[in-house]
Amino acid sequence: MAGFRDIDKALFPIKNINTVLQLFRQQLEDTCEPDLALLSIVVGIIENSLTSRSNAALQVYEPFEQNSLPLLELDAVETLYDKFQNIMNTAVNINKSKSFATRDLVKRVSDVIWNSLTRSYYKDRAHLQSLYSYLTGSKLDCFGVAFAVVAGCQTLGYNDVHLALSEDHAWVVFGEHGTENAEVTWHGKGNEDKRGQEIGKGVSSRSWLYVNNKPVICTRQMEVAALVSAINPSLNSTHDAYEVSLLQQELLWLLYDLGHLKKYPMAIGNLGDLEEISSKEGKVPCKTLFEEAIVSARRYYNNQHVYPYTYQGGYFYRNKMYKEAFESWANASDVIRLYNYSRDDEEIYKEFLEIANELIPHIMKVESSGFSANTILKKPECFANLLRFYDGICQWEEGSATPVLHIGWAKPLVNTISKFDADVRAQVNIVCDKSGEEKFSKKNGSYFNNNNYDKENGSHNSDASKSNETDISAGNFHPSLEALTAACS
Ligand SMILES: CC1(C)CN=C(N2CCN(c3ncnc4sc(C(F)(F)C(F)(F)F)cc34)CC2)S1
Repeated sequence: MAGFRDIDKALFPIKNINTVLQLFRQQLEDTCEPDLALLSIVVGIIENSLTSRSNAALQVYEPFEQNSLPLLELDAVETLYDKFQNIMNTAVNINKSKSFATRDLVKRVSDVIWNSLTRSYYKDRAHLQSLYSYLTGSKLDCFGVAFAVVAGCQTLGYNDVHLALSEDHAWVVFGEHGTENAEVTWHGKGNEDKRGQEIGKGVSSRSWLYVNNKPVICTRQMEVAALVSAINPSLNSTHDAYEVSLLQQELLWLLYDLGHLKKYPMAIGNLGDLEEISSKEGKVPCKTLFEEAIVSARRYYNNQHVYPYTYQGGYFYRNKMYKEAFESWANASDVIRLYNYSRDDEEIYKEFLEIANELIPHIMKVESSGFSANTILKKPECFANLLRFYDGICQWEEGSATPVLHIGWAKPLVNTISKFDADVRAQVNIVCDKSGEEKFSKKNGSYFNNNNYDKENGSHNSDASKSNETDISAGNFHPSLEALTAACS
């Protein structure tokens, strides 16, 4: 059974980051499962004391002691911990007869959280993810509601209820075999919540939002990784609270070293972002972390996740490694091409829009400024990866109820493609196999998009081998891309 044990209470009052690490270590390493409510309350108090503008300047704590924190007293935590227990036990008066949760139980816990939230507030505000926010301000963001439901079920003794995470939504799984699932929170703006319902079986199941039914299914330890990932160090739009950011990085390393991030690509990516800013001595470099996140998504989630490639592409872009960035973004595009675009997919749409209409045009401007000796504009593999990137977006649109591309995409696209000279473009040979899938290759090598996947009947056609090749002029590009490339030839 989880819980706030004497050995945990003995660590209080907490004065520095190392003691918070010790609390997490004790909770994570002992046989019993970590107590989600306790850990969420602790990091929530610390985050809010260091980021709320009100008392930020008045912090009284020894600035000279190693990684010191504002004094965290035991009774501050105990009061909130007991309050959460009471809310759950009184509102959900269960005869703890059943050892596994039911849909009715999960819905009732979700209702308790839902009905106790403030009527209306700005849902996207920072610092609304923890039980501290729920218990002191009755406010939670959409992740926070899902997390609170799982923490509530743990408090009630149901250790079969777990957090399920896509790249932009959270829900829960439960039952004897963990095969039941239910919506417990809202998603996006202006959408009716589907709380209590099973996860979309209809068209929404082919949308990126549900990652083709390959979500991250959390263990208790991975739920701790989710609450740590959700720590938000931002003080304001330009600055982070240093101690909060350092605490998040140290906690992610603790979870990484204990092996709890192996099946959690986004948490590995978050650690990579923090390491890029300030790397910790003796740890794997951030470049390796971004690669590990991709390997994890390929191994455990059938390469259906986009963010591991955009974490890596963002890293290459910030470090002016433009050839590598194009490859990462083309790989991201190879993932999205499998999906149908639905109105719930705005987040990933904005991600691709920013890459296509901000980041790539910026790279083109810099590279054609004439001062880059080793310019990517002379590299056929860069042109090939760019075409693969754009083609994936075109294919994403194909068969979707909602269009993706509009004239705003065309200008930067044509502008970008036309920056590559004809002799460079001529070195890219588009080969199309029987299924009409495009593969981009250069003369003496070949770039095959890594999934011969027919979106419609969901099959992988067998032969990725060299079949009847044609060149770019006869390439079976997506019509809109063909028109655009014709415009440039
Ligand atoms: C390459 C990027 C643009 C950089 N940051 C990215 N993040 C930041 C961290 N992030 C995450 N990092 C860890 N875990 C989760 S669970 C989750 C979610 F499913 F959407 C939820 F729960 F609804 F909020 C999001 C998310 C979302 C993706 S993607």
